[in-house]
Amino acid sequence: MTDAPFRFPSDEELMAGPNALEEPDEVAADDALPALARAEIVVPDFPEDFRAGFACLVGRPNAGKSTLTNALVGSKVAITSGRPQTTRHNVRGVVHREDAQLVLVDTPGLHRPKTLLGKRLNDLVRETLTDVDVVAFCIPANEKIGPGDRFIARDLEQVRAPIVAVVTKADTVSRQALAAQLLAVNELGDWADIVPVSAVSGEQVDVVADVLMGHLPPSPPLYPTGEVTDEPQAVMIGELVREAALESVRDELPHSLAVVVDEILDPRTDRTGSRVKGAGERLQVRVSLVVERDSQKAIMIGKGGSRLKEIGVRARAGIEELIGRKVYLDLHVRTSKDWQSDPKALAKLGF
Ligand SMILES: Nc1nc2c(ncn2[C@@H]2O[C@H](COP(=O)(O)OP(=O)(O)OP(=O)(O)O)[C@@H](O)[C@H]2O)c(=O)[nH]1
Repeated sequence: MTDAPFRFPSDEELMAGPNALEEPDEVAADDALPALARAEIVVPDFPEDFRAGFACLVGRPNAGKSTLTNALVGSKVAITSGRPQTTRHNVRGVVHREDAQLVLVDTPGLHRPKTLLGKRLNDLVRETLTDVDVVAFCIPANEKIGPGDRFIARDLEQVRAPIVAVVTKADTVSRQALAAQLLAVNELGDWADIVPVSAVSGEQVDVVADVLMGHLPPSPPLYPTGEVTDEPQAVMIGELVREAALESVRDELPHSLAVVVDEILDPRTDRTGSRVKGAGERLQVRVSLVVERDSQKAIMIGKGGSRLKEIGVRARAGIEELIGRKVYLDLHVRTSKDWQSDPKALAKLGF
């Protein structure tokens, strides 16, 4: 395997092959790039008793935090996958109500650190916990409370904010089993409330929002209405590529995948790049998938590049949906040995 960049096929190439993609409808140029950055806030009239503040979802890996965040916000902001520890960034979503605004901070999940990356993630979680107004501790209904949950429950004793225990994935168990889990959770700590929810069926999602909002302080709105996330665009794009990659290599690759967005260039405003590819002034996005070993690189690329092509097609669709315009996506797989334990490599990858 050489280190040469693997180029994702151009649109023309994709459109020509036997598995040609359908050309999506053109989107109006002015619809491009919704306000993802924290915009200047023009606060319209709001009720005197308006509440607003920050909530943080914690819980062990796979507890359903990202899925619940998405269900609460009603739009895809955090990535989800069947594998633990897929959320490496604090992804915020904002839940808007007439009388309240809840800013959600989704964390990577507290866990016992094994690697330097694990330790940094835990530090990040602790930092986040010190400045939120309410914490939602997610515990799945369909798994026995274990040492991981107890570890987090003990950590949460240090947190000043009220803690709401949220029993997730309620749809996966019987009413009886759910009642038993609620009792077990009650024994686990001193919670401000305990709420069962199913983010998949939507049952009780509103109740979770109401309960969390009930713990927010009186405050004017923190965000303009309608804005669902303030994650920088590059982070969102990186997450979409990582999600697409993980979906594709789910069983073959361990958690040794990092994604780096190398370049986002808009040919409409920036003509410096000579490498503008694809028709119709597509946003030029160049992303590296970083793995630890050459064998993993081969898996990622797949036979004749088939795997990478599949990842690219999926990621590109997500990115185009996110930003509302056409994208030329260049994916590149590279190896960075043992990046999870190397401080320099971690810093380079943004951890
Ligand atoms: N049936 C059911 N499955 C759920 C529900 N919520 C989450 N899941 C599934 O549980 C798995 C983990 O969900 P995530 O939301 O990614 O969990 P997480 O806590 O964010 O995981 P990390 O990013 O690893 O910390 C996914 O396969 C979800 O589809 C739910 O309410 N019902």
